[in-house]
Amino acid sequence: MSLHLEDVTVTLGQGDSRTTALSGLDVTFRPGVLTALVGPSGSGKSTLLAVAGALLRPDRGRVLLNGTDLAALTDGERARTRRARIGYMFQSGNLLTGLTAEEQLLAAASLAGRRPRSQRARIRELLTEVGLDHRLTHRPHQLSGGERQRIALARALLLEPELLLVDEPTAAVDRTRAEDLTALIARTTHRYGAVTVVATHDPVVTAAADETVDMLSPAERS
Ligand SMILES: Nc1ncnc2c1ncn2[C@@H]1O[C@H](COP(=O)(O)OP(=O)(O)OP(=O)(O)O)[C@@H](O)[C@H]1O
Repeated sequence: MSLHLEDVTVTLGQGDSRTTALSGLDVTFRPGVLTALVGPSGSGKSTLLAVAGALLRPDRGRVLLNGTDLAALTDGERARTRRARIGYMFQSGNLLTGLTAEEQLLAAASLAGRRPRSQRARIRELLTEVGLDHRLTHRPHQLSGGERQRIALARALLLEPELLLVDEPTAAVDRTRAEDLTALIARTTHRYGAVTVVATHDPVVTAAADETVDMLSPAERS
């Protein structure tokens, strides 16, 4: 498994707000490697994660996930690829309203075609690893931003994705928790050989990363 972006250009917005978020980007991410994606605000880190995660189609270029060009797939194929192969932990958490922390993971297991009952022990273990064993029955609106994000991480790790995309995992937590979460992401990456890309401004994350990719600021690009 590898992720290779080839000459990727993405423009966002319309009219006056039209912005080139990525311009002719070439980069490769390898399996079993935790890569920290760093660079100034606005340098396109979140955009790269969206393109790599088949959530956004580039204007130009190829996004090769183990040789398959995500940019060339139909919408249905992209959705299937996202469900089966890609794990996300984004700042919003993207949790389902109304479901408890434990149910969020059970639903993900079920969507991925696993028998939820067989996953229960693993789900408890993961929620404990992200420090949420005391929040199993809480629903998203009863959780802090950092807690919601950690549920999203546990949910992503449950499915052992080939590609793990993480946006600012430590932005809403204290330093000790940041170190624990980063260690968990690193352990998972190494254990399952995932391609892991973490957009971050946090030195705790860059210190634990195996590699760093530096994104250029808009001024440096032009
Ligand atoms: N919907 C949009 N319309 C127009 N421009 C956008 C849109 N979303 C993002 N941008 C612009 O695209 C560029 C890249 O944004 P992106 O969010 O990928 O940067 P980032 O490196 O993740 O920033 P940060 O570190 O602040 O999260 C920025 O200049 C941003 O202002």
